[in-house]
Amino acid sequence: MGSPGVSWKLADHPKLPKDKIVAMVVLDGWGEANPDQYNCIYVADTPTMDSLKLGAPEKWRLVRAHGTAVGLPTEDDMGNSEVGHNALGAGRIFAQGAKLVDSALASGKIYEGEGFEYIKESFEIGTLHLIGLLSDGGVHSRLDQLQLLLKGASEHGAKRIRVHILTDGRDVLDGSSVGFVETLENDLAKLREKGVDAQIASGGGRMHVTMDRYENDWDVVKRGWDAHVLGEAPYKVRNAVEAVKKLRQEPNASDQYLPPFVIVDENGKPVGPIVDGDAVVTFNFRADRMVMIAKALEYEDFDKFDRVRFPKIRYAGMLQYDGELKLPSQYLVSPPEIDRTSGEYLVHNGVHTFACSETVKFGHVTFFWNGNRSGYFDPQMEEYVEIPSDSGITFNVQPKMKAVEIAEKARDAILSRKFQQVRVNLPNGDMVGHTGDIEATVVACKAADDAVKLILDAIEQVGGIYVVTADHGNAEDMVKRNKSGKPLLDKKGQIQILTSHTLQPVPIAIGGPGLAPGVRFRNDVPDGGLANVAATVMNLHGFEAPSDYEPTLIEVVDN
Ligand SMILES: O=C(O)[C@@H](CO)OP(=O)(O)O
Ligand SMILES: [Mn+2]
Ligand SMILES: [Mn+2]
Repeated sequence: MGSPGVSWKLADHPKLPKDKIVAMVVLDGWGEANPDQYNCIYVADTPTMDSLKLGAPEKWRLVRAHGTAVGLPTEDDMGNSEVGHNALGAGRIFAQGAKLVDSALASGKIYEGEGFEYIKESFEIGTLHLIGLLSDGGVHSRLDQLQLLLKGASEHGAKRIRVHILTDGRDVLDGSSVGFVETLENDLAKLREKGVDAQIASGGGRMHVTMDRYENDWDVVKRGWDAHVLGEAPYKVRNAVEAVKKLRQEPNASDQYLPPFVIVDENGKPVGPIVDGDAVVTFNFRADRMVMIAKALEYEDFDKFDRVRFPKIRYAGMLQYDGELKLPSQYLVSPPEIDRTSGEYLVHNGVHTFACSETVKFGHVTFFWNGNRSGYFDPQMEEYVEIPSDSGITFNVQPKMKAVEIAEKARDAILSRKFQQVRVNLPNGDMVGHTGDIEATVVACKAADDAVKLILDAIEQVGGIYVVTADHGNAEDMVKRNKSGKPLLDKKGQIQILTSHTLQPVPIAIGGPGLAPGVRFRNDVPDGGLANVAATVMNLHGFEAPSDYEPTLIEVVDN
C-alpha cells in the first residue's frame, strides 16, 4: 500500500451510521449553465437529473470545478478530468502539473533537477526531441511552457532540437492548430538565428496520433512511434504549416484527428527521427495520455506493437506520470504528491469499493481518483471493472457509448450488497461534447441521464445513498461566447463550436432512502468545490474526514 506510516483509522461520525451502500456517480463533462439552444443538457430530455435539481438547496447545489478550486494556475483555466477526479478523490487541493511546471520554469529550477541533468548528457552528440500537445489549452500542456523550455534547453547546451507536435482542437477551437504551428515555427527560426539547429520533425492530431489513454487503442501510439521515432508516415512534407493546412482540407479533417506526418529535407529524408544517443522529453504535464507513449519510450520489454527499432535514448517526462509504476523514471518536474486519498482511507476502514467505467474514462475513477496511482490499494477490498470502449470511432456516431453497460454493472454491484461504495464515471457528456456535434451531444446527455436512473433505482432497492456530481463542464455549452455570453461568429458569420471543457460549476446531489433524516447541504461553504466532496462522502459512510481535508458540504440537523 502507498503512504506508509500514516494512521489510517478514521473517527466515527457522531451522527451518521456506517455500512450504508453509497453510489458515487460522476457525470463527465456535465456543468450548469444558462438554458439556451447550445446547452445540450437543457435541450436533452433529462428527467432524472431535473428531478434531483428540485432538491435545491438542501439536497442539490453547485460546486466549483475549475481554476484554483482544483489547483490550476488561474481562474481562466477550465476544469479537466485529471484535476477534477484528483480533487474528488483526494479531498484536498494540490498545486497541479500546470502550476508546478510554471514555477519550475519561472525559477529556473527545472534546469537544476536530476531529470534535466540526465537528458543534458546527450546534448553534446545527440538531438533533443520534444514531443507533446501544441496548444494553449492548459489541460495537457501549454505552448508558453514549450516556448520557455525551448529557450532554456538551448541556453543550457542543446544544439540540435526537434519538436514533434500533436495538434489539438479539443481544448481549443478546431482550426487553431495552424496559428500554433506558425508561432512555433517563428520561435524555431529565432533559435536557428542563434545557431541552434531547431526544427519541427513530425506530427499528427492528438486523438489519432500518440495521445491515446488507458490502452484503448495502441494503433494510435504506434502511428506516433512510427512518425516521431522511425520517421515514417503516409504524409512526408517539407513544411509543418503547409502540412497542417493541407491535411485540414481533407474530408472530415479536424485538428484532433489529423493523420500523422513527417517533415523531410530536400532529398526526402526525415529531418528528425529519434536515434541512439538522443534525448527525448514528453512535454505534457498531464498523465493519462502520456503513459502509453512513455511505456514505449522507456520499457526494454514491450510487446504492444512492433517498435522496429528501440533506440538507446535518455528519456524524461515533463512530470512523472504514474506514481505506482514510477513511469517514467526520469522527469523534469516532480508531480504533486497526492497522498492519503479518500479511496485509500476508506479501504483501510473496511469500506468495500467497486469502481467502473468504460475504457476511455476507466482510469478517471481509479487512477486519477487515487492520486495518479495505478492498481488496487487492497485487492481483497476493491474491485475495478473496465468495460471496453469502442475504438477507432469519434463518439458522435455512438453517443450512448457504454452508459447502460456501466450502469448495469453498478446496479449489479449495488444489489450484490458486497460493496459499500459503488463509484462510476459516465463519459457521454464529455466525450461526445468534445466532438462538437450538438445533436449527438443531446443524445449523449439523455443516455447519461438514463444511466443515472438505473443506478438510483438500485440504490432505492437496497436502502442506500447516492451522490451524483460531475468533474467539470462541457456539454452544457457548445458555443464560443463573448464576455457578455453572446455566441461569437467567425469571419463567415457562423457560430464557433466549442469542443472544449468550460469554466462552469457542476451540480452535486445527495439522496436515497439511506440518507439519514436531517442531512442537508450546509450554507456556510458557498465557495465549495470538488475537493469538498471527499469529506462529504466519508461522512455518508459514517466517518469523520481527516482534519486537513477540505470541509464537508453536509450537516445533520435535528428534526
Ligand atoms: O480528452 C481529454 O484528454 C481531456 C481534454 O483534453 O478531457 P478529460 O479531461 O475530460 O479527460
Ligand atoms: Mn472529464
Ligand atoms: Mn473532456
